[in-house]
Formats: sequence, structure tokens, C-alpha cells
Amino acid sequence: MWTWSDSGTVDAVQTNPAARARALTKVHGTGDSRVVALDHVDVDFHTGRFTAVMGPSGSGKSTLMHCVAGLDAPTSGTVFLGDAELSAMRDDRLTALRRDRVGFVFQAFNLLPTLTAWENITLPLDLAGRAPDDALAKRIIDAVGLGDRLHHRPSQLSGGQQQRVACARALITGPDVVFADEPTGALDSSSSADLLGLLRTSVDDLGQTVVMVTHEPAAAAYADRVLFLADGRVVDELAAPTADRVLDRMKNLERVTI
Ligand SMILES: Nc1ncnc2c1ncn2[C@@H]1O[C@H](COP(=O)(O)OP(=O)(O)OP(=O)(O)O)[C@@H](O)[C@H]1O
Repeated sequence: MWTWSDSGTVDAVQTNPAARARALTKVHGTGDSRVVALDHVDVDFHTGRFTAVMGPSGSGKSTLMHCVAGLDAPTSGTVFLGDAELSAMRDDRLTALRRDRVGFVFQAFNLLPTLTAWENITLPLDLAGRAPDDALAKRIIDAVGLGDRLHHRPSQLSGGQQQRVACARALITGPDVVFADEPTGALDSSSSADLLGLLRTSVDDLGQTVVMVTHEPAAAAYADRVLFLADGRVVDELAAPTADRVLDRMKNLERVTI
């Protein structure tokens, strides 16, 4: 549902988050090697919003993303994608739900080398036996800006172009949420800006929900909101972030957790 805010802009009414977790706990290992990666985390990822997840190394960012995306099972607590409770789901249903309702962008582009850019982008639709939504496909392709390189193979594309293909592949099914884990980690600053601009456009123009794990304050500044993790807990949150404000919060966090 959408309403007009006092400032005259359109705001989503946050009735039902695209994804949420309650008391999410994840413990790795046992005995001396036991690690509490997530410790009773409560979090909502709002529909049509771009959320960045930051925190020191080992704070639980990837574990949070993997649990909320259904890639990893919680030790306890609940995870919902829309109304579907992932934490109660059998593996085969979880696999189908991930395929149909979640998009992923990883640091390594994970494109299939023998397929063209276009074939890589439409692969999730082929696997699900679905035809492309032509209007959505056109908007995504325009935003990706690959021009005449759509029929090239990944090895004929730059790293930045390959990551934009991976991003288009994540968007093409119109998923409930796109999860991006360090998507700019292997890119130079100009390609990073292009990729982050593409994620931002997907939120602003397509209403996409995006959750991105990043170490970079400049990347987090593209988001609407930044969540900060430390020692497996959500310890801070920042709305309308700028790179400087994110950096300040990170410095405080590192002072507290060292
Ligand atoms: N499969 C695993 N087995 C054992 N411990 C794990 C496993 N995965 C993660 N951990 C531990 O859980 C904690 C959280 O890890 P996680 O990868 O989620 O942190 P992160 O914030 O994403 O770190 P980074 O920024 O370094 O990628 C760390 O102490 C890590 O060593």
C-alpha cells in the first residue's frame, strides 16, 4: 500500500515487511569451537526499501543474510519471507521458494561461462519454466546498460559488466527480495558506482526490496537504512545514511567491540 507523506513524496506503509526474523539465533560448531554467530536478532526488511547491513568482521552479517534468504537454517527463532515461514519449511519447498521469490548477487559473479549475458540473465526464468515479463525485462536491460554486449559471453565482458548481468539475473523474476553479499567487493570504484546505482534504480523504479551486506560506507550510503551488527546482535541503525555518518557509526562500533 502507498500513501502521500507530508513532504509530498510517496511512502510505503510498512504493514508487512518483505522479510523478517524474530529471536533469530545461529550457533556454529560445538564444544570449544562453538560460535554464536547470531544472538536473538529481531529485524524487519521493509518492502520497496534498500537496507545495508554493516558491522565488524565476524559480527554475523553473512550469517544473517544466509538465514533470512533461506540458504542456512537457524538454530532457533523464526524467519519469514512475506507470509511464508522459512524456518518451518522442508528443504524441497525452501529450494522452490528461493528459486521463485529470492534473487542473489554475490561478490563472485557466478555467471555460467558458456551462456551469453542474455542467457545468463534469463536462466532463472528458464529453470522455473516461466516466460519473461517483457516490460520488466526491457526496464531491467535498459537499467543494466549493456547495449550491444547482451550476446557476449562473460569472458568478453568487464568485471563491472559481469556484475551488472548478475544483478539483472537477480531482478528478472521480480523477486520479493534481492540479497546482495558484498556485491562491489571485486569491482573498481566506477564499476561499483554503476552497480550500486542499478540496485538503487531497482528500488526506486521497480519497487524492489534490496538487502546488501557491505564493508564500504560509500556503498551503504546508497541504501535507505543501515543496520549495524556487532557480536551477532543488531546494535545500531541509521536512516538516510551518508558515507560520513556511516563511517562515524562504524568507528564507534569498533571502539566499543575492540
Ligand atoms: N560455517 C561456519 N562454521 C563455524 N563458524 C562459522 C561458520 N560461518 C561463520 N562462522 C563464524 O560465525 C561468526 C559470524 O560469521 P559471519 O561470516 O556471519 O560474519 P561477517 O560479519 O559476515 O564477517 P566478514 O565481514 O568477515 O565476512 C564468525 O565468528 C565466524 O567465524
